[in-house]
Amino acid sequence: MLVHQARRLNSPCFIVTNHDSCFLPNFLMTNSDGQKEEVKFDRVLCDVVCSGDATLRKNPDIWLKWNQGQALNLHGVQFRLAKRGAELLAIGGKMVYSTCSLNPVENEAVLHRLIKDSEGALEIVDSASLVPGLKYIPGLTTWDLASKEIECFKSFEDVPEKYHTIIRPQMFPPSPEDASKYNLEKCIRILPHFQNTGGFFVASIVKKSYLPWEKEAKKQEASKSDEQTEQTSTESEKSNSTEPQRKKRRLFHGYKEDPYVFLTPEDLAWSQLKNFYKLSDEFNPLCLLTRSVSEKKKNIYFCSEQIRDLLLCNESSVKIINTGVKTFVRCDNRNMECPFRLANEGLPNINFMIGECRRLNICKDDLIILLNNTDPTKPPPLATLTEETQENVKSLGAGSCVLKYSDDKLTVSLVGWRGQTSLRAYVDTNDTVHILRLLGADLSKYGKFN
Ligand SMILES: C[S@@+](CC[C@H](N)C(=O)[O-])C[C@H]1O[C@@H](n2cnc3c(N)ncnc32)[C@H](O)[C@@H]1O
Repeated sequence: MLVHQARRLNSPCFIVTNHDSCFLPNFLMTNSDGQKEEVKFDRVLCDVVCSGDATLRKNPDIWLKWNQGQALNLHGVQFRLAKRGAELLAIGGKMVYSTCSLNPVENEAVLHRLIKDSEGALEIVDSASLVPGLKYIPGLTTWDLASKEIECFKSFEDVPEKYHTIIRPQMFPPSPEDASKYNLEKCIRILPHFQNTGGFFVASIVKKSYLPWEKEAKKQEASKSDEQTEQTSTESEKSNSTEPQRKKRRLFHGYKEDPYVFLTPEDLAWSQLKNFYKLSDEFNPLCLLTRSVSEKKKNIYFCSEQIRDLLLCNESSVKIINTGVKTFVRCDNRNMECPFRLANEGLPNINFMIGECRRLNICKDDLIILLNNTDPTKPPPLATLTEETQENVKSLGAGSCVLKYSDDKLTVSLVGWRGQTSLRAYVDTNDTVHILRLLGADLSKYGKFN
């Protein structure tokens, strides 16, 4: 789902991983000194698994299955997710913890425990002021615990022993005299009837210093390296210093992802691309990758230099599901000097590095003709386009190209194909309708979009 949704961003700075996030591995990257260093994140969104009881209005089934035991069971995993999120956060960074539950056991109790364990390293900060006009109530500073059978308890001392494994002392609220230390009232509770939405719980947390156990790990690391007079510890040992404790498990059990294979400047595919599209020297061929080891590359993806580094540094420890934006697609059947056409989704990232020889400026009338062509077997003949375009197209060799239209308000660049006697644009229906609408063109043939 995330791969599908993230694809719409067409961002070369994005990776999707698949892990139990309670044990998300540390990520390494190469720093400016060429050393591998642990990555810390400026922002973490911990939208955790929850009972979903605040979504009752849209999910009425929840009403039939709901019981207080769910929150008690979820608290542990929610805490571990938030804790791991906080560990991955950079100092000065911000983490948002959210659920679509209104049960304090899944919300304030998790945060109270986290903030308490952090010994001042983490702080809940106001974020409601960032959304002017938002209707909400502040987070709770006190709550009762209840068993699955809705027996209520004010403190752990009241909890019968039979519930001791399920109702834990850490789930109880802070004492009234300690409550102000935790800023729990800065959490945001959105009730469904306030804005006619689902209910939601959100809290913003800032990391002010290392967490106590991170400090401890750093201390141990320092004393370890002091002891090592000659040989410094290996990079992998270093990187695991604050790694969550868990038995080593096989990382890639079951389905194995296709490998990520980066192009090299010596690759035939790179010289074909570089020569055909007259790619500028700014284009780093090392940022191009395929998902197959075989010689015949199908799709070529583009990623940022940092993502490339991240991928190469973490190949063996992080299960990376997806990265890179499809940028070139094999189109062998045409007898071309370059067997790759441009892919629309990748164009914005590399457009500025494509040479003039693969570009064609077109006018509004021609753009409308190209967009209205829906039969790929019958691309618009050149003769149907304006004389100016017919003239300009003469200097453009056959094959994949960038079509550019520009007026005072709108500039669009699209992937096109210059055939011997025709010209076509590769645009999906959503984009076609969008651009036609921006151009003020007739949309009547796209009935359902009107
Ligand atoms: C509230 S949803 C997140 C929704 C997401 N933010 C979105 O907007 O689509 C929580 C997700 O966490 C996943 N999940 C549950 N336990 C997890 C774990 N231990 N590690 C990682 N993900 C987990 C669930 O499968 C679910 O997809």
